[in-house]
Amino acid sequence: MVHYQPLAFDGSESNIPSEFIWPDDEKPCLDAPELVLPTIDLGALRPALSKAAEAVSEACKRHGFFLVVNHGVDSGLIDKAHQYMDVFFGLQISEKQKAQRKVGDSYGYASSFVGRFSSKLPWKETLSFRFCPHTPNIVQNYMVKWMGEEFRGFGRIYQEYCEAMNKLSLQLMELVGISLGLDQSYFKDLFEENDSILRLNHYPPCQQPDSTLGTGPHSDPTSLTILHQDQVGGLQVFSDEKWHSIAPIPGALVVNIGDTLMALTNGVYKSCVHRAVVNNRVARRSLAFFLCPKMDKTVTVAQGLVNAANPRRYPDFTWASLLEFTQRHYRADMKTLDAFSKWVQHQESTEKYEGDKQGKHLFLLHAGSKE
Ligand SMILES: C=C1C[C@]23C[C@H]1CC[C@H]2[C@]1(C)CCC[C@@](C)(C(=O)O)[C@H]1[C@@H]3C(=O)O
Ligand SMILES: O=C(O)CCC(=O)C(=O)O
Ligand SMILES: [Fe+2]
Repeated sequence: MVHYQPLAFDGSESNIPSEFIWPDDEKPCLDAPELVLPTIDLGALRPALSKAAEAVSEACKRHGFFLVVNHGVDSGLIDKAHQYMDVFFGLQISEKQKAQRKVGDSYGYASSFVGRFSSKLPWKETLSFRFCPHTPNIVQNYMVKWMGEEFRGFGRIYQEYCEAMNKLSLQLMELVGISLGLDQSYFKDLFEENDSILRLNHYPPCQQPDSTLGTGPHSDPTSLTILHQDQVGGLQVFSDEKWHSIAPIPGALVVNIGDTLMALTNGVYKSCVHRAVVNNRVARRSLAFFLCPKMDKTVTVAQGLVNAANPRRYPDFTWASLLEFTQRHYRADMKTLDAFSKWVQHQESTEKYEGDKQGKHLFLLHAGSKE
């Protein structure tokens, strides 16, 4: 197993390592104006379904972010999920590296991706789990496998958290379907089986918060993200040509559209650029649940959203191929889907060229055999 030089995250360093200094044009503005997001109250949903769908539609056509309250996720479970993050990230580095994320893999422990990237390193540690709703105890078993039996209870909490996020994701997908004038079950059925990711983000305090980023500017390559942030603040969204902060609201979850869902909606719903800034006072924690289709399911645009006014914008692809692209070939940023589309077309033309060459070669061989 590759052991990366752990990052000294004691937050006391006055001069942070140069690899964490981001270029001037990407440095954070720590006093970004607040973006007030529309709030969907799932508790009042039944009577106000069309109203909620309208609010989702308006937000998703603009910046792809909205809040959800009365979501039905137990507040005690959310609190425990935050508390247990401190347990894990407070461990010795040698303990955390028992779950070290391997190159090309999307799950496990990573400390600011030292070894994966050589510059613009994010000021964070992460622990990511794979979640498949029809694979019992997948999260719990992962923690026991890599961290030992004493982590069974720890894994149970994130197993339950993922199950709650999965249920909420499918409810939101019904709302997305309705808001687009599609059948309520259109997206829900597509994501019934999914292969999702839960990511725990731990952002230690940093003595130069205006020189680095907790998470760099990007749109999520995934389909739908449900984020719970603690009360520290640091999430920023790029909308109307400038950065806005998303103030933490107790009990509210932040939901955003990802690149895969943007492709499924033919670009009608926007997967928007966002980032996380850090501070020099306290650590910040967030839990991001990324809903993703089954790996081998073909992601193809909803036909009802393609017409002369809005011709098809993205190629068919599988989530497996987009995930591999972001893990092995391209660091997800604000242009991932366009870069991926070009990469898919290049792959297809290369395969076609190779196929033609092979075909010509076989033809000549075959023709030659007649002599
Ligand atoms: C599929 C994914 C790749 C990342 C985690 C999920 C969704 C968001 C992606 C990410 C957070 C975008 C910014 C860059 C990244 C490398 C990071 O800072 O963590 C991305 C994640 C990843 O590739 O691990
Ligand atoms: O921590 C946050 O507020 C945002 C993290 C994020 O965007 C991500 O993990 O994709
Ligand atoms: Fe994100």
